[in-house]
Amino acid sequence: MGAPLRIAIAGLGTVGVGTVQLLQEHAEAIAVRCRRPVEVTAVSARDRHRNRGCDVSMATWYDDPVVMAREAEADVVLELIGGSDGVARATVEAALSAGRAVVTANKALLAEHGTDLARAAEAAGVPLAYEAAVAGGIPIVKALREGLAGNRARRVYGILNGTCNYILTTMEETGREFHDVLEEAQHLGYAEADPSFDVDGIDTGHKLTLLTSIAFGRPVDFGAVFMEGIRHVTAMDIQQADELGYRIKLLGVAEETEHGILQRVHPCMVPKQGPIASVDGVFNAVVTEGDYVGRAKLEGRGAGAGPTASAVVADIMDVAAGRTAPTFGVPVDRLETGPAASIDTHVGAYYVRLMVLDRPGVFADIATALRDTQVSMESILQRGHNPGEVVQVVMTFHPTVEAAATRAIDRIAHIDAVVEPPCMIRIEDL
Ligand SMILES: NC(=O)C1=CN([C@@H]2O[C@H](COP(=O)(O)OP(=O)(O)OC[C@H]3O[C@@H](n4cnc5c(N)ncnc54)[C@H](O)[C@@H]3O)[C@@H](O)[C@H]2O)C=CC1
Ligand SMILES: N[C@@H](CC=O)C(=O)O
Ligand code: NA
Repeated sequence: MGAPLRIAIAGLGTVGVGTVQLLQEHAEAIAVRCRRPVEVTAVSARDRHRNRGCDVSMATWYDDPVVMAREAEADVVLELIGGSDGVARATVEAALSAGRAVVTANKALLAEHGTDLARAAEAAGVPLAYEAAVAGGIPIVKALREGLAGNRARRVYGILNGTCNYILTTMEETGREFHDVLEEAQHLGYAEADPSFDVDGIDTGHKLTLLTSIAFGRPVDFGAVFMEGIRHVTAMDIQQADELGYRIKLLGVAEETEHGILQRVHPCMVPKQGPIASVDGVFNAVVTEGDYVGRAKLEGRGAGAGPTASAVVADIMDVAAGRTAPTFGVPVDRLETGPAASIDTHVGAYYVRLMVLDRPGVFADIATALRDTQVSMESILQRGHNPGEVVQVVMTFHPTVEAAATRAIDRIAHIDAVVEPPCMIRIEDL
C-alpha cells in the first residue's frame, strides 16, 4: 500500500457531501484499486456548524477555500462550490499554482475559463479533472478522451441537463405545471444554485462546450453556443408532439458543418423510436458519432448527489493511480481554433404552434407568408372551431435552412389574427 492520497474539499453541499459519503463507505475497495488509501484531510464550506449528515471531523476546517487550496496538507483539491468566477475560480487557480491536482464538478467555470485553466494545469504538471461536470455520473469525458480517442468526431449530442429532462418527463407523465415540477427538481438536489441556468439551456451550453472541446480538439468557446431553454414549452406542445410521433427533449448538439462547428442547445422533437426519446427523468444520454466507430451511446443519471459523487471519485482514483490525460485530450497548444457556424445555417424541420383568431382568411395569410419566404409547409391543422375565438393552429415545415424558417415565423407573427408569439420547436431525426 502506498502513501495516502490527501484530499481537500471546497464545498460541502449536494456533491461535496455525496463525495465524502462515497469515499468513506467504499474506502477499502478504493484503496485496493488505487494501491493507496484516499483520505480527506481538509474541508471548507460556508457554514462550519451546519449538520450535513456526514462526518468531516477528521479534516482540518478552513473558512476560506482559497487559503485551503494554497496551504492545506493535500495532494488534490476538489472544487465543489460552483460559479464561473469568484471563489471557485480563485480556489482552482490557487490549487494549480501550488502544484496540487484539481478535481471539479464545475462546468460553468470550465466552459468560461477551461483553456486558461488547462494551460495552468499543464504548466504545473498536474491534472485538472472534471468528469462530474459533464452529464453527471456518465463517464463521457473518459469515453471521448480515451476510449474513442482514435476517431475523428462528426457529431456529439445528447440530453445533458437532468433538471430539464426531469421537468419535461414529469410534465408529460402527470400534466403538472412547469414551476411546480422545477421546485421538486430543486428539492432533489438536481438544479443549479440559480435554476435559470438549467431551464434557459445555459447549463447544457456549458456541458456542450466541454464536449465540443474534447470531441473536436478545440479551445472552449462558450460564446459560440446557441442556447434556447424550455420555458416556452407547454403541455399543449408535449401533447402535439405525442400525436405527431415525437417526444420533446432539451438537447445539446455539436456537429461539423460546411460552415464550421455548430454548437446548439434547444428543445427538440425527436422520434419516439430514436435513441434519445426514451431517456427519462434525471437520466442523461450522450451520443457520439465517430468516423471509425460510428454511433456510440452512453446513458445514466446526470445529476444528484450519488451519480455526481461517483464521477468525482472516479477522477480522484485516476489521480491516485497516476492515470493522467491532458484536460481536453491534447496539449493546450495543439487545440485548433476554427470557424464557428451560426444557428442560421442549421437545416432542419420545424414545428410551429400558433394561437389565432378563428376567422376566414387566416390560412391564406399564413400561406402567403410561407410563399414569400420560400418555406415549404408539410402539414397544418387547426384544433377546434370557434368563430371569433382564439384557437390553436399547429404546422410543420419541411426541412429548410433556419434563416428562412425564422423569417417565415416572423412574418406569420405579424398577421393580425395571430394573437401570441408563435412557439417554434425544431424537429430532429436523432
Ligand atoms: N447537484 C448536482 O447534481 C450537480 C452539481 N454539479 C456542480 O457541482 C458544484 C456544486 O454543486 P452542489 O453541490 O449542487 O451545490 P450546493 O449549493 O449544494 O453546494 C455548494 C457548497 O459550496 C459552499 N460554498 C459556497 N460559497 C462558498 C465560499 N465562498 N466559501 C466556501 N464554501 C462555499 C457551500 O457552503 C456549499 O457547501 C457546482 O459547480 C455544480 O454545477 C455538477 C453535477 C451535478
Ligand atoms: N443542474 C444540473 C446538475 C448536473 O450537472 C442538471 O440538472 O443536470
Ligand atoms: Na460525467
